[in-house]
Amino acid sequence: MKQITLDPIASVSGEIYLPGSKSISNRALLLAALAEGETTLTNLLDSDDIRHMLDALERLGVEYQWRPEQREIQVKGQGKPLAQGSPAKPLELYLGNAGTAMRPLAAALTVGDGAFVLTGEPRMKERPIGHLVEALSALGAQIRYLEEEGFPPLAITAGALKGGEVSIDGSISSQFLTALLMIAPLCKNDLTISVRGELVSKPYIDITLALMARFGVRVDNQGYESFRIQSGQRYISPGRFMVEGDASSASYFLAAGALGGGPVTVHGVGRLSLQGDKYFADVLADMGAEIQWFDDKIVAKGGKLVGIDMDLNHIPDAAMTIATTALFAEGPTTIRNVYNWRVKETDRLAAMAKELSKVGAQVEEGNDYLKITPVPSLRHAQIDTYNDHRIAMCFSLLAVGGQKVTIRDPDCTRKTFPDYFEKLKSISH
Ligand SMILES: O=C(O)C1=C[C@@H](OP(=O)(O)O)[C@@H](O)[C@H](O)C1
Ligand SMILES: C=C(OP(=O)(O)O)C(=O)O
Repeated sequence: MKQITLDPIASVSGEIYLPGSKSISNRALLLAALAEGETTLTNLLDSDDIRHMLDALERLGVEYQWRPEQREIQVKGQGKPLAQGSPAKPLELYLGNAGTAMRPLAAALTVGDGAFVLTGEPRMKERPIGHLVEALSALGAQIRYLEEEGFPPLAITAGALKGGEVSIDGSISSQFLTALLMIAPLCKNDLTISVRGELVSKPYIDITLALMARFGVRVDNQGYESFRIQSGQRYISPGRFMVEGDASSASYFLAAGALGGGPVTVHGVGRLSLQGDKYFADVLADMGAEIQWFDDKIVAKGGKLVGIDMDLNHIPDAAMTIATTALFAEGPTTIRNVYNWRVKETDRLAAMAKELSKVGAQVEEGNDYLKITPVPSLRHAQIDTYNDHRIAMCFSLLAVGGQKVTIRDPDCTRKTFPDYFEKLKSISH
């Protein structure tokens, strides 16, 4: 297996133009496919997760013209639910390990005509989907588990969803509520969704509501507890829509600016961004980095970093970047309320604890937290990445902090950021 060794990087500064947001790219693609009219999406991300969504849409009969070099796509909206396949010959869609394709498509394909099998890579078959299937089934969806109860692959026979009242468990993934919200206008009657349990990853729901609004659908909500969607609303193309830069991807460069002197400017996310992961910059500021906010860019400079003890449930992806940044701060850092790290690309709590220990840090792995106590001198280690793009990217920060590091299977960043290591090199001096 390929690996990459990064020598200590003396200083880091420069400009990064971020690739498009994964969360926004995949939501916008699905809504553009369902909408009336043609949509041009600019700054679309080109990565595995987006290709899985695009391949699925193509096989579902959605027409589009994609120019990846220009990061632009024209999607011909169907103005109706997606339909293909038949109960005798279901259409099988392979969605890799893309949660933002699997969960929304599982919901979208329950409405209309056709029959489908949704599957993915082995890890996808270990990532829960039961809370979503439960809620959809209560609305009349026909979904069967083909292997393990509660997990993909799923067999779906499309039909009608009745609407009315439904509740959904929000304690494992916000993507289930996102999926339900996006198909709500396709129900026969008005739909009221109430959320059971403490909803995780709340800012992702804000992205969903903002995107639905851009495509003409209004949701009346009371906080994150209850959502009401009037039936008869239709998705209408906004014409042109620019995907903002990926705020989770920004976290590595902002941390690099904090650790490597800076200034590092990330272009494409800022004060006006829809993504909650922009708040990573505030966490970095709490650790002592110098952060400057602009409407569509953020600048990070180094400072003396200190450890923090924080609930980072609202930024689960960027929180991984804090775990490696913490190695270069004074005093321990505790990242709290991240139980659902365990059901993402890998069991991220176990994996981060193991790999951080390998470089010499003192680590405590709780059921839903990680406590990292830095040591005066770290050591060179071969980091296993468990097919998890974020492990590869966040451990690259060791080199920025001055510690040589070897990262196995660096190409796993293709899930969201295929040219991550080249971009990091471009600001390393
Ligand atoms: O809705 C989204 O776009 C996402 C929601 C989050 O997942 P959970 O809600 O499962 O925490 C996040 O980790 C994921 O990368 C993208
Ligand atoms: C959890 C992640 O991905 P997914 O969209 O597959 O849930 C992630 O990108 O960190």
